[in-house]
Amino acid sequence: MPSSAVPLYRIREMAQSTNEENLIPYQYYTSEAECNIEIKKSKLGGRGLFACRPIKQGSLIFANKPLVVGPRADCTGVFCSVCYISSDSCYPCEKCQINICSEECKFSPDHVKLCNFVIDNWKIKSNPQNNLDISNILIYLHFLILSENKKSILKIYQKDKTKNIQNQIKSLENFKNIIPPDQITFIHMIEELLKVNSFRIANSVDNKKIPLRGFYPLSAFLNHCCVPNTRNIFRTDYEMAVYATKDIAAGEEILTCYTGLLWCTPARRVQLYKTKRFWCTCSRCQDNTERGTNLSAVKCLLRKDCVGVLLPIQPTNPTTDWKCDMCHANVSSEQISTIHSVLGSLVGTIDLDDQFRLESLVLERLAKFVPYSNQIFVDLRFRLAVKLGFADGLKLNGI
Ligand SMILES: C[S@@+](CC[C@H](N)C(=O)[O-])C[C@H]1O[C@@H](n2cnc3c(N)ncnc32)[C@H](O)[C@@H]1O
Repeated sequence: MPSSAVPLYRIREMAQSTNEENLIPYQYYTSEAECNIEIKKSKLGGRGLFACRPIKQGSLIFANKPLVVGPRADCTGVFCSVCYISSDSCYPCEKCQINICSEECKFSPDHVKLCNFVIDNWKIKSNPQNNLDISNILIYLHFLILSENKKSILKIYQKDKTKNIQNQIKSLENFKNIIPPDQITFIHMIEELLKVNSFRIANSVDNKKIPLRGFYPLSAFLNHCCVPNTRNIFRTDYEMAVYATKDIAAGEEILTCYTGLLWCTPARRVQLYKTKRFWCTCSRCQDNTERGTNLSAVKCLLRKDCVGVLLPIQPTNPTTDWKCDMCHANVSSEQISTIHSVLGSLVGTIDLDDQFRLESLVLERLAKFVPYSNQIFVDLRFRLAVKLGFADGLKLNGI
């Protein structure tokens, strides 16, 4: 069995022997005898992780602890910077002004380190009235306090150089006067690194934590496929474990899915472009029925009696026409976008927390536009199943 955590020194060895131009394959040994995976050039883009021996379906391929964990870019609200519990009863530490939820979190080694760094390095006034909200840049702070050794590894990772990152940089404006310029430059570099390499950490349904992301030194080499051969599990200490979902042959690339697996092709492709800056061309993206699942199908409303569904003619072209599989009429991509926005607003009105009573009116309206195969219904069914699984008296494991 592979050992659970990937030791950082292994990644460091790789840092010394690889760069994007001159790549020397790096092999990660899960035990001294058994070579499990290696990092090589990938035909998908840059480098990727490859199996160097057959891997059985269901087995653990590797696990790695995050170098850094923190809130996702879109995270809002009040939360504890140590345990990440979202709670209005959090309060700013009187020294560094970073929110904590209890004395226990305040005196935890994590907070003490962060607090000392901020008060030693930043021109910060000990005054909670300043109301300085550090939550937006918390993840960067965690990178800033890494040891120089760990920081040196960061240079081997791919960065987003497209220069139109429009999230945290804005909030950095508020910190210009307190953070030294070289740290601001480092923060910008980390922003480019996180954009390409961070993973969303899945939250368990009943926990009260804010949405988190992590930078995983080995997972950061996983390339994407919409039909991946792995699945990820996040353990309570945020360790990311990668399991094979199929038998993987020696030499095959180990691939993960960066988006929701049940999202339809247009949704996945736009998300991949917006967040990871590439257009996916995998076999699922090129198949307009997505292997017969019809996840993106929209009902044909062109003729009253038509019971067909519309599917994109060329699914990898965002401006493609959509065609009915029964009456063969075409609809432009603009018309499909309009239908998608109507669907988006209808879905937005559904509240699964309302005692599981789905608004039947909304569902009826949705059903006018999309067949039950559409990702909207698939997602609703899935969310409902998960919710029911955690309802009192219905817990799957409580019977
Ligand atoms: C987490 S990194 C993966 C490792 C990266 N290939 C490297 O060399 O460091 C994500 C980046 O890899 C590239 N990538 C991943 N999957 C891809 C795919 N299926 N097609 C094209 N590029 C992909 C994209 O540039 C993406 O932003």
